[in-house]
Amino acid sequence: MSDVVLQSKGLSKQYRDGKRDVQVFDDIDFELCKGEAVAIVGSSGSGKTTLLNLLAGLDKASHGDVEIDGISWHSLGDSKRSKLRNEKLGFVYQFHHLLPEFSALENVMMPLLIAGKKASDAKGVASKLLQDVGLSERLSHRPSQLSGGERQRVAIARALAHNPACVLMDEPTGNLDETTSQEIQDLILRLKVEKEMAFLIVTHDEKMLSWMDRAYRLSAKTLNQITD
Ligand SMILES: Nc1ncnc2c1ncn2[C@@H]1O[C@H](COP(=O)(O)OP(=O)(O)OP(=O)(O)O)[C@@H](O)[C@H]1O
Repeated sequence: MSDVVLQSKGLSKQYRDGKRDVQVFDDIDFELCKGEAVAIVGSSGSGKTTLLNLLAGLDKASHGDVEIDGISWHSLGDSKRSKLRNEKLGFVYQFHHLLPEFSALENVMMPLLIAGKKASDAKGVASKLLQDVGLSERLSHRPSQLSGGERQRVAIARALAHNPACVLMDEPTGNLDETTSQEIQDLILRLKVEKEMAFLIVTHDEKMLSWMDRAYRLSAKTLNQITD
């Protein structure tokens, strides 16, 4: 099997704005392989969120296609898309969408229970991940009882719980202090090496950019590799 977990071919997106079409980006070819951590940077409005949504199959391209483990989003109906997304991808957004009525532990267990795991196993995996992100003392807290940074860490643990092949992250360390940010980066590095998880991370965090395998800048409607 190929090592490519995510691939875009000729990916283009335009939005209709009144009577005119606004091109966000055009003809993006991109590959992410097992065990790689790749960064995307770009100024506000350059299209980073739009690109992540297309790669995740949450929005439709105007042209081109995206494949996850060799399977094209185009080729699937809605339910198979959800299944592929739930199995293969993990997401960390700036707005973490935790379930307010559930504890940190339950939020992280949720994707595992949905995937059919036994509650005792799900609890073990979720507790371990919450410990990895420094929240072993906060398992029973609800999101409203956690700080912004703690909620972000719960969202990161939740995204990793089902052992996805590829994790898409939008500014994962954006509202974390330096120590916690370092813990998250250490966790990403460990998962990248030990489990060959692939990470595509929108970030402007210089420290994170320094150790990532490659970085791209989205600007002038194209994606260009940044060489140092
Ligand atoms: N649903 C939409 N309809 C029309 N235009 C849109 C829509 N969504 C995004 N856009 C436009 O597409 C461009 C890219 O937006 P996007 O949110 O992807 O940028 P971004 O790089 O993630 O920005 P930021 O860093 O500020 O979050 C922007 O000019 C935005 O106004």
